[in-house]
Amino acid sequence: MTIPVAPDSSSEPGKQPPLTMFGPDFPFPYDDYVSSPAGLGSVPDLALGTEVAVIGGGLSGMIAAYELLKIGLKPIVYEADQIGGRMRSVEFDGHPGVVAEMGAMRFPPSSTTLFHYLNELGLQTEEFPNPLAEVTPSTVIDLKGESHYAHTLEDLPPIYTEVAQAWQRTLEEHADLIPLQQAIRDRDTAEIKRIWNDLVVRYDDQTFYGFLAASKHFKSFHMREVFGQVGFGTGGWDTDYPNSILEILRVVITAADDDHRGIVGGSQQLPMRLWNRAPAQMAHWPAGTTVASLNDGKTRPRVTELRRTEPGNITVTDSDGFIRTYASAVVTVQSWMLLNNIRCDDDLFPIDHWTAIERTHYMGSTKVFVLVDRPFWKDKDPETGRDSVSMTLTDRMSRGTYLLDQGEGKPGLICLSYTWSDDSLKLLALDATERMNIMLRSLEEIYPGVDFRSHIISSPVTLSWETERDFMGAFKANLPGHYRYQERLFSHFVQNDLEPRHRGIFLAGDDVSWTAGWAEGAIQTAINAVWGVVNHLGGAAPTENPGPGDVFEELAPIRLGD
Ligand SMILES: Cc1cc2nc3c(=O)[nH]c(=O)nc-3n(C[C@H](O)[C@H](O)[C@H](O)COP(=O)(O)OP(=O)(O)OC[C@H]3O[C@@H](n4cnc5c(N)ncnc54)[C@H](O)[C@@H]3O)c2cc1C
Repeated sequence: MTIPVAPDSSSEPGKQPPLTMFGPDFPFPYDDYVSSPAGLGSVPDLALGTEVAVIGGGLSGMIAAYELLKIGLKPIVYEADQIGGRMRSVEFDGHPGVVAEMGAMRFPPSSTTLFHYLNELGLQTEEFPNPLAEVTPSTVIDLKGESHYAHTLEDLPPIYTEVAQAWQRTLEEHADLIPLQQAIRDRDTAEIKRIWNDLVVRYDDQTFYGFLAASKHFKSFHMREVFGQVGFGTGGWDTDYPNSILEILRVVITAADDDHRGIVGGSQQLPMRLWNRAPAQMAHWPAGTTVASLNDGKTRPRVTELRRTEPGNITVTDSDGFIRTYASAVVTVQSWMLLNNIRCDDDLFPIDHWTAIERTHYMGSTKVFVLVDRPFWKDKDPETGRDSVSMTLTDRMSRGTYLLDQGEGKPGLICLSYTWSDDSLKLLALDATERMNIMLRSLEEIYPGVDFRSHIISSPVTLSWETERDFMGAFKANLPGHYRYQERLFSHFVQNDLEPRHRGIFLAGDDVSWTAGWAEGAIQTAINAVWGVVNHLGGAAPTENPGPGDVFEELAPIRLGD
């Protein structure tokens, strides 16, 4: 449900600078940095062409590889599964062009660094049919056996508006929402840090649920239940209730849950294009060079071992038994991979970083898709004149059902169910058909006259990220008390204070990001890693375009004491 969050709702459109994912923990302008004609940096001539291991070919790895290529380095990409990682778009057999987004599927325009790359690589976006979004023909909220049909929030019973207002007031009164968003719009880093650092100190120990329950606006248990169901943007936020409230505040204040857009043709195209596309300008390499061409057209397989070797190198072994040694490496795999799938030297990271890696906490997530003969959901019920099926949020097993119109004369795509955490766990032991049947049962209860099964033309497609060997979770979600771990992992790219034996390896990706579960954060950490590699190899960012490490002291995330 797209509930307006002030000051968007109160400001005159066009008068205010936009809300972007600028900070708040580290308010560095990644969007400006990557779009500057001065480039991200350069390395000494002697270092040009140096091989850098990029471990993981998801979005973060591909951004890092693409930018290292531009700088004149040679990224060698290792990927255990497929390029794209959690930007995975799955085609249906016999229906080319229709893709089910198993991972990332909707992107807020406030992800301005992501949108820079989408533009650079020529990808189009379109409005995503979220609950109550303008592009969504209709929405049904089904709670405790009662269904409500709506186009806007006002069509729903008053309790939903009351919940929306309670959330707004809670944010304003307990999280300084309005001044903080204004400071983000204005890119007033001192003001952002003043407000946000205080929130970090106040709320690092607090869960999302605890934050709500402590607000007088949510004193009613029923209000908390309804809010958990419909959320503040995309629904189903009660599965986030045990997580740190800081995780939620970051999303809300940067409009990460607003005005989502999908990538036309599928999200996976972005990492694929980063792999295949020759940058217009690059140092050292001849025109037409791509990350793919530097890797002879294919990624190296799964990394099985990472070791330190003299003098200060990182030696990588892969599942083909191939051993290669690099002066620097960027590691974008999910943190748990470093504990189980990849044998690692203790010396790769300081002990406190290992603790942070061990403490990483993931949300699980399952999606179930089916292809139907046509977008029959737009058929009107002859009695009520309503759409026969709507985008649906429910407390039944399916939780969130999305209707993805592929256009007239084409099959329709239904994401029968998108679930997180416990709701995903409930499905883990079940196969695709069983999952589909459970979701259809939910929907048949909500829409008794609709024969869903008669429209299905393809076997269901499903994925649970927590059972995937190369992921073991959908995305990180910090628990209360995890801020210190997060601060350590994010800041790791600035290595001046590390012992030499710990330098040269850079963590990046969703796990290291402040906004896990959002592609923007995975990209921002890749940019940090690129800065780290360049610096490690004796290079620097241009003086007119300082990088994240150059301004680190000034903008660094607050460090909490014992
Ligand atoms: C269900 C789901 C929904 C999401 N929805 C959204 C959304 O709507 N909007 C949004 O902005 N973001 C969303 N995200 C988050 C977004 O997908 C991620 O932030 C982003 O894709 C992470 O990229 P990454 O490169 O950091 O990690 P990954 O994509 O996980 O890449 C890491 C890569 O490392 C590989 N790997 C693992 N082990 C090894 C090994 N031993 N050797 C070599 N390679 C290895 C993996 O195969 C993987 O390809 C979603 C994520 C999920 C799971």
